[in-house]
Amino acid sequence: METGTIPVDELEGGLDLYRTLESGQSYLWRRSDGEMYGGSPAPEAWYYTVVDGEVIRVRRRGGPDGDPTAGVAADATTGRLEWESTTDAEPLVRRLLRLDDDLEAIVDAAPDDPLLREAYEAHRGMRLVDDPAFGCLISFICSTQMRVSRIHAMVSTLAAEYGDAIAFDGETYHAFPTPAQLAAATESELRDLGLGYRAPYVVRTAELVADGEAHPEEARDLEYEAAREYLTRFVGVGDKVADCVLLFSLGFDEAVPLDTWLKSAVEEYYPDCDRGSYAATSRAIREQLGGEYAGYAQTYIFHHLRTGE
Ligand SMILES: Nc1nc2[nH]c(O)nc2c(=O)[nH]1
Repeated sequence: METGTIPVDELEGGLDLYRTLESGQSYLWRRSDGEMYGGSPAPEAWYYTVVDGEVIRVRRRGGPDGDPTAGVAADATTGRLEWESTTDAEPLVRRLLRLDDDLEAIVDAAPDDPLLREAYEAHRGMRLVDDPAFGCLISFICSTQMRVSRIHAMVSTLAAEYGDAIAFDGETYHAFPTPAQLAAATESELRDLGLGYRAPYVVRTAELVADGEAHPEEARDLEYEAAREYLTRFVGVGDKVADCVLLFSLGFDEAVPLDTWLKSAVEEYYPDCDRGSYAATSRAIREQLGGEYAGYAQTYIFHHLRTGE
């Protein structure tokens, strides 16, 4: 087993691991106590994921006073991030949790907007994730009209049923299925697993990727709106799902998914940004929320309004 520690005070803007992994932006991590999305942090629990066949576990520990659990929920700037893995995972941990983003600078440069300031202040240390693109795409196809806890359960079930099993430290972990593994599933199997009308979308999209007809990674080099358009070729992907995939797995920090919470924010706080269509409203709200890092702003506002914290 490889292990390591990253001091949180070396990360610009700190790290709130709980909010980063339980705010609904990633469905590819799981918590070792099985209580994810229950609404409270677990200081001793590990979060784990499998990427490129490697198991990665992380947890945040240690406050300023020597108590190993102190500061975990309340203070995003102290303690350390511990990781354990089948490989030397520090570069992967840094990439998946975007630990090298200068969060302090992003927050400082945000527009002086009351809702955004309130959200940034309430959830200090929440970072964007950088998930593998195929798992992110399927997760957000599953996300339509679903609560975050249900989406997470569906994605976990897909991994347990179709993904590779990997032994690590006496436990069995499951990778998210490859496109070929998911394309081999049948619609009725996926319906039986609770995916409902999303079942054919998942199978068709997996087939497109497995057959080499398209891959979400191909959007990476396109200009933002062209990238969003590209992703809508996958079955079950509209503009909102495409924006989530661009933001949480393909590095488009300007993407602002217009979900129910953002639409209610537009209605209440930014009525001038309502331009009728998704594309035009999206452009206006992107400007309103600071352009380059508007996706960070979306993530904070989404979490702030969804949880009421
Ligand atoms: N920040 C966001 N997280 C999400 N999770 C989910 O299922 N939808 C969203 C979203 O629109 N924004």
